[in-house]
Amino acid sequence: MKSIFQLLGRLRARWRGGLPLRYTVMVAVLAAVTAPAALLLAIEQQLSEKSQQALLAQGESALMAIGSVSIAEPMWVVDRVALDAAAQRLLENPQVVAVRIEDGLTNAPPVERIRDGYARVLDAEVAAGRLNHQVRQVVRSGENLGRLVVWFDATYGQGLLQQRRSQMFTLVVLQVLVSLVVLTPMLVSRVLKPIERLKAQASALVEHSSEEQPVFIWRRHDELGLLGRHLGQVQDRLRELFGQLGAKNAQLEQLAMYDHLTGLPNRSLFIDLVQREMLQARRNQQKFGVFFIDLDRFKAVNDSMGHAAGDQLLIEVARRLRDTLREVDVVCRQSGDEFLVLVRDIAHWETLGDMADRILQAVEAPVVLAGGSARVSASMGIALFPDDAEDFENLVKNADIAMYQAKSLGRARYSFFHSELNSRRQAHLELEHQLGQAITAGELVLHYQPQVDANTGALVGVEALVRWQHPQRGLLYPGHFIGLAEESGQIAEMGVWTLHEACRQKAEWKARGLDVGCMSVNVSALEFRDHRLLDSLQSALTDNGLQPGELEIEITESVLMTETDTSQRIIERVRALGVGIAIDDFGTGYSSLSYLKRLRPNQLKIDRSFVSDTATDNDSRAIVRGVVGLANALSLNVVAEGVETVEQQAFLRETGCHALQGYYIARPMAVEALEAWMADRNNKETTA
Ligand SMILES: Nc1nc2c(ncn2[C@@H]2O[C@@H]3COP(=O)(O)O[C@H]4[C@@H](O)[C@H](n5cnc6c(=O)[nH]c(N)nc65)O[C@@H]4COP(=O)(O)O[C@H]3[C@H]2O)c(=O)[nH]1
Repeated sequence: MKSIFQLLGRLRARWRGGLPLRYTVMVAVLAAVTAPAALLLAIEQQLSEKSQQALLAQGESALMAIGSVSIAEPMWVVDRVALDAAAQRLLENPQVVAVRIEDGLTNAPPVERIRDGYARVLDAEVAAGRLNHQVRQVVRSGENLGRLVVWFDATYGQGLLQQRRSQMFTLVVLQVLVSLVVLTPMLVSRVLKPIERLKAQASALVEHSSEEQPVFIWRRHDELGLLGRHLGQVQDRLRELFGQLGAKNAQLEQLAMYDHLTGLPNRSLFIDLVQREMLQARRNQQKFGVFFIDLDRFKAVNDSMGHAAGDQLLIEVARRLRDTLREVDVVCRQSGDEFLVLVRDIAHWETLGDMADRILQAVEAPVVLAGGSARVSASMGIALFPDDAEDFENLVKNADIAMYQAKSLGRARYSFFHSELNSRRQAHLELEHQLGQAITAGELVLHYQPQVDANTGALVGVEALVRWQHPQRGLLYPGHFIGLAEESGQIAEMGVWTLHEACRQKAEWKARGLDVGCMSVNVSALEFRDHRLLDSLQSALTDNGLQPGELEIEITESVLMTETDTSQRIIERVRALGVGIAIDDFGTGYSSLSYLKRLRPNQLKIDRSFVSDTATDNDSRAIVRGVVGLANALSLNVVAEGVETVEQQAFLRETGCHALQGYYIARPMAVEALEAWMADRNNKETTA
C-alpha cells in the first residue's frame, strides 16, 4: 500500500514536472477521441432508454388492441379452436409471456397460453415487477364479450437496451481505435518527430562544442519548419561565434601563458611546470635545477640603442637559450631581462655547470641589431631541488640570490646557491633602499680630480666624481652603487644632483677667484638619452651663471657610438648650450672613425688600461700614439686617464697628449683638499 502511494506520489511529481511531449500528445489524442465517444455513449443510453420504454409501452397497447379485436369474432361464435390459435399467435410475440382469454358470456373455462417456466410464478413475477400484465375488454357491436389478459416481460426492454449498449460500445471502441490508428501516425510524423528534431537541434545548440555539429535541413513550410530553419540560422551564427571565440581563447591562452615578445612560457606557466616537476621529482626521488639568468648591461643597450633594439636583443637571447637547452628543459622569460630555466632530470652537478657554461657562451656572442651590433653577457644563479628549497618561491629566490652572487663576482658567470648568500642579497637590497634616501639625506658628495696640461702642469680642469658618505659604512666609491643606481633607475635623480652640485661648486670657486678650469661631469647612458638632460644642463648653467666652455660632460664611447644619429642630435644640442663633450674610456669600445668625425666631441679620454700598460706593452703604446694622432688630425683635445707614474707622464708628454689625469698628479679630492692642493701648487710655483 505504501509503495502504491509512493508510486502515485512520483507520478504526481512527474506530472507536475511535465510529461514528455509525446506522452502528453498521446494522452491528449486519447482523451480527445475517447471523451466525446464516452459522452455520446452516455447520452445515447439515456435517450434510448426513454424512447425504448415508450416504444415498448406503445407496442404492448397495440398488441392488446389488435389481440382484443382478433379474438372478438371467435368469442362471439364461441370458436375455442380459433381462440386458442389467437392466444398462440399472441404468445409468439417475444414480449408476451402469458395470454388468458376469459369468456364473459358463457361459463366456459378461459383459454390460457403460458410460456414455459412461467406457469406457476406469474403472480409472483408480477409482484416482483419482472412482469406487466394488461387487461383489455373484448367488445363487439357494443356488447362486452369477455377479457383479454396478457402478461408482458418487463425486462424485455432492458435486454434490448443491453444489446444496443454493447453494439454502441463496440462501435465507439472501433471509432476510437480507427481514430487512433489514423491520428497517431499523423501526429507522430507531423508533430512529434519534428518536435524531436527541434529538440535534438536545440540540444546541439546547448551542448555546442568545437566538434563537428550535426546539420539539420528543414524542407517543411509550416511553423515547425520555420522554427527549425531559424534554429539552423542560430546554429550557424553560433558556430561562427564559437569559431571566433575559440580563436580568441587560443589568443588569450597564448597571452596568459606565454611572453608576447619572445614567445617563451611566462612566469605563470613556468610556476605550473615547476610544481608538476616537483611532484614527479619527489615521486621518483630525482633532482632538478632552476637557473635564474639576468643579462648584464642590458639596461645600457636598451637605454643607448633604444627599446626596439632592446626588444630585438631579448628575442635573440631567448632564441639562443632555447637552442642551447635540451628539449625537456623549459626556459621562461620572467620579466625584463630576466629568464628562468627549469633543467629537468639532472644526474650530476657537473651537468648543470656544463649547461650553464653553454648558456653563458651563447649569450655572449655578439648580436646584430638594427642600430649596430651589441654584446651582452649573463649572470646566472643556480638552485637545486630539493637540496636548496622544496617550494617554487624559495627555489627561485635562492637562484636569484646566487645570481646576485655571480654579479658581484664580476658578472658573466654563474654561481650555485649557498645559504650564506642570503645575507649578502639582503645587504644588497638594503643598500638599494638606502640609496633612494641618500640624495635627500644629503649623503652624496662630490670629489674632484684635477686634469693638468701635459707640458706646463697647469690646472686645466677637474672631473667631478660622486661618493656616498654612508652613515654606517663610511665613504663608498661609485663601484659600490652606480651599477645599483642604474639598475634601479635612481641614476637619473643622482645625475641631476651631481650636475647641479658640480656647477654650484664651480660657480662658488669662480666667485672666490679660484680657477679650476673646465668642470667635467660623468653622464651615464640612461641620463644621456633622457630628454630631461638638456633642461638639466640649461638650468645648471643659468642657475649658477656659468659661461660656455666652463662645463663638460663625459660620455663613454659605447654610449656615443650606438644610435649615432640620435647621439649626434643630442651632442649638437648640448654643444649649442656651450657645454663640451668628452668621450670617456676611449679605445675600450668599437670606435668608428667616421662616426667620430660626425659627432665631433671636444675631447677624447684615453682609457686607464692603455696608459697603465704603456711601460710594458708595445701595443698599448701604439694605441696611445694612434689615439693622440687621430685626435690631432681631427683637432680634438686628448686627456690621458690613470697616469700613475713619472714614466707614463713622460711617455704621454712625448706622444703629444694634451692633458693628464691620474694619481701621479692627484687623487680625486674633497673640496677642501682640492683647495689645499691648489694652494700648495701655487705656493711651490711662487717659491720656484
Ligand atoms: N687606478 C687608478 N684609478 C684612477 C686613477 N686616476 C683616476 N682614477 C679613477 O678612475 C675613475 C675615473 O673616472 P671614470 O673613468 O669616469 O669612471 C667613473 C665613472 O664612470 C663613474 N662615476 C663616478 N662619478 C660619477 C657620477 O657622478 N656620475 C656617473 N654617471 N658616473 C660616475 O664611476 C667610475 C669610477 O669612479 P671612481 O671610483 O671615482 O674612479 C675614478 C678615479 O678615482 C689612477 O691613476 N689610477
